[in-house]
Amino acid sequence: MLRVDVFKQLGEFSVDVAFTSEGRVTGLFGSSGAGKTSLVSMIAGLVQPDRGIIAVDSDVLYDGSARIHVPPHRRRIGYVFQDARLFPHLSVAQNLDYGRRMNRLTRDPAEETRITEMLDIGHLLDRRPGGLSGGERQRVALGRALLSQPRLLLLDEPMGALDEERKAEILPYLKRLRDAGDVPMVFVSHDADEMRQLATQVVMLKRGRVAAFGGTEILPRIIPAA
Ligand SMILES: Nc1ncnc2c1ncn2[C@@H]1O[C@H](COP(=O)(O)OP(=O)(O)OP(=O)(O)O)[C@@H](O)[C@H]1O
Repeated sequence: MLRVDVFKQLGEFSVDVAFTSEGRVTGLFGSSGAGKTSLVSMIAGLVQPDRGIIAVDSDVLYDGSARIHVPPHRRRIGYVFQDARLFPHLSVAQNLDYGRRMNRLTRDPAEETRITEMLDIGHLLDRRPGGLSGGERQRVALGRALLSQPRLLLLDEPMGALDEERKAEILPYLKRLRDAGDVPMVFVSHDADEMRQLATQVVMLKRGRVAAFGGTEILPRIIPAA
């Protein structure tokens, strides 16, 4: 369960958003400037709301009135950005291990194997990020986030920088991850088709407000020209 009820003034723009999602993949959908990244930054703890509550299951990450603001590195939240942000000087295997080391978790070879198999990146372990395709890089970024054992995974336009062919290298894996159901995800996109394929609950944002909340049926449909 993800509960978000926050207000934040950002210059002339404000985010005033409340929803509770039980979905495996909560989609944040809206056009450019709707406030998606601002909201994700608050869930991650990178931006502090002016007031409100953010909770994952029974764990409160932010509560303005109780003065609770868990710092980002203590939230156990995995974050995958539009660009994979892998360390170029480290191998794929070292990149994958980074989240675990940062969180001082003990190695779990069975889990490493499960995740590299799920994401189909086992054959890339000795390579450097520079030699990978965009879709492969995003799979490694996903693996790195998952191996830090997050309780929530934030995916901010993970396919935003990829062309159609490269998107096909990541979308099936995101679906696989959703269907495995190990970790709830927040998926940000301005693409209704992507959202329809992945989200189980949709928060439609407009100008920093919730314009609609529900299943994927609330997403706009592109009606083909006759
Ligand atoms: N620190 C800030 N100060 C002032 N305005 C801000 C700040 N952060 C964000 N904004 C404004 O808030 C609005 C929402 O931005 P945000 O990046 O959250 O939207 P978005 O839906 O993620 O858009 P995009 O899809 O283009 O990334 C924008 O108009 C942006 O300029």
